[in-house]
Amino acid sequence: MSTPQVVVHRDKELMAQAAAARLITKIVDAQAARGSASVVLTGGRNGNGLLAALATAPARDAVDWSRLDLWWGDERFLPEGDPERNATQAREALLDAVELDPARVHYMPAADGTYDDADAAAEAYAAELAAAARPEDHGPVPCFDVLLLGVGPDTHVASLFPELPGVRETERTVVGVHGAPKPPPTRVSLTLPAIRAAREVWLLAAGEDKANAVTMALSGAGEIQAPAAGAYGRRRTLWLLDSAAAAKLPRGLYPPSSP
Ligand SMILES: O=C(O)[C@H](O)[C@@H](O)[C@H](O)[C@H](O)COP(=O)(O)O
Repeated sequence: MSTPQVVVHRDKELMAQAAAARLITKIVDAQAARGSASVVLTGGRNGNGLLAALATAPARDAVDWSRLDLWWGDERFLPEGDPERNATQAREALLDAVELDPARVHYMPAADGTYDDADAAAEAYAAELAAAARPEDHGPVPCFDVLLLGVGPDTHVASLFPELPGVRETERTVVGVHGAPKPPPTRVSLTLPAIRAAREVWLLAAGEDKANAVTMALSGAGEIQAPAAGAYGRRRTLWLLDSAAAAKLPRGLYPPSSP
């Protein structure tokens, strides 16, 4: 478990641009060291804001997009192409504009009849992750280079909501989620154990409606009540915030050089 590190940016646009620049460097470094890189995407405005910033980043083409594995931390269980699907939004923000290898883009299943329900879809995605895990990953999912997460105002991450069964899962790597308080109610999500397999976990939060959630998650709350508190990477856990989301952080957690 890595101790969370907090970086605060002036506003959400700058936060997205800085996160995009950081992600480009991370991917380029991983590709140089290991030949390929793996990133887990998130839904939500901040995750999509990062992808949109990446699409226009000057160093965008430093990445070899064909050697990038993409996974999703969660998905809304809706038909393929639905505008509310995280995959659809990610494609619009970035993915359709870069030369990805389709075999390396691991979409979570859509509600298109292939699987009976979100639980069956979750099981299929868990099997896909397990098939991609190598012996050196020491577990049932690959050791992702970077796993991105948005943070909800209630401290949810991916589709793991406070007190719901998903956040309590300790065995399975992917679960079907029913009755999510954020619409749509039916979703598929990585679990905390799968999230914690990542080398680096980056949590993104912007806006004053996130200030209480950020403070709670970083002040010792339990992960059942505050799922974001249980999201950390093997090597690094990075909270990328704008100043509004960081406004209520105790001074001890607020980086000295931030605005
Ligand atoms: O599918 C989703 O809805 C997300 O993956 C969810 O976990 C999201 O990341 C947070 O709700 C933050 O969303 P915002 O960045 O829009 O606040």
